[in-house]
Amino acid sequence: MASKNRPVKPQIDKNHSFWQSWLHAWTGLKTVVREERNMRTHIVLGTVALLAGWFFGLTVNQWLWLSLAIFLVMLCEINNTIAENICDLITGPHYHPLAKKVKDIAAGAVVFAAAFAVLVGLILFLPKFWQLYLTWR
Ligand SMILES: Nc1ncnc2c1ncn2[C@@H]1O[C@H](COP(=O)(O)OP(=O)(O)OP(=O)(O)O)[C@@H](O)[C@H]1O
Repeated sequence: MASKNRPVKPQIDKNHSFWQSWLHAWTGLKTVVREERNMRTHIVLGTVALLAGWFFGLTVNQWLWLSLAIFLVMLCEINNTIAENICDLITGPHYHPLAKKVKDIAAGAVVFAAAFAVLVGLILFLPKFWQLYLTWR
């Protein structure tokens, strides 16, 4: 019988099943949410956008654009976190111009995706809010 106190051997070989791969991927996603404040902000803003989409009754096409915008921002934030961690792994607490370059570019990708999301949000929701304003006026 396995002892509860037996130390778990850290895994460095390949995953042995689809379930194990999925579990590690899920752990990775939870790590990004736990450690990155910006990711939590994206989740809150994404949820607000989804609620607005539900309120205004978006069409299927509009839902696809909104989902694409939200997922792109989150994907870039995940990549940004990967870049930060790899840089930190290599440089430790030391300054390196290449680490700065990599981190700044990865952060730039997030800003780029966020600008796309704002554009999509404006195109989708500005006319809806305008319509709402006209009916309530
Ligand atoms: N080792 C390093 N060498 C050079 N510059 C660095 C280094 N570490 C961080 N920087 C600079 O500091 C900034 C912040 O780095 P940090 O790793 O703390 O990212 P962060 O605050 O989590 O960023 P973000 O807001 O994009 O998630 C980087 O964009 C980079 O300009």
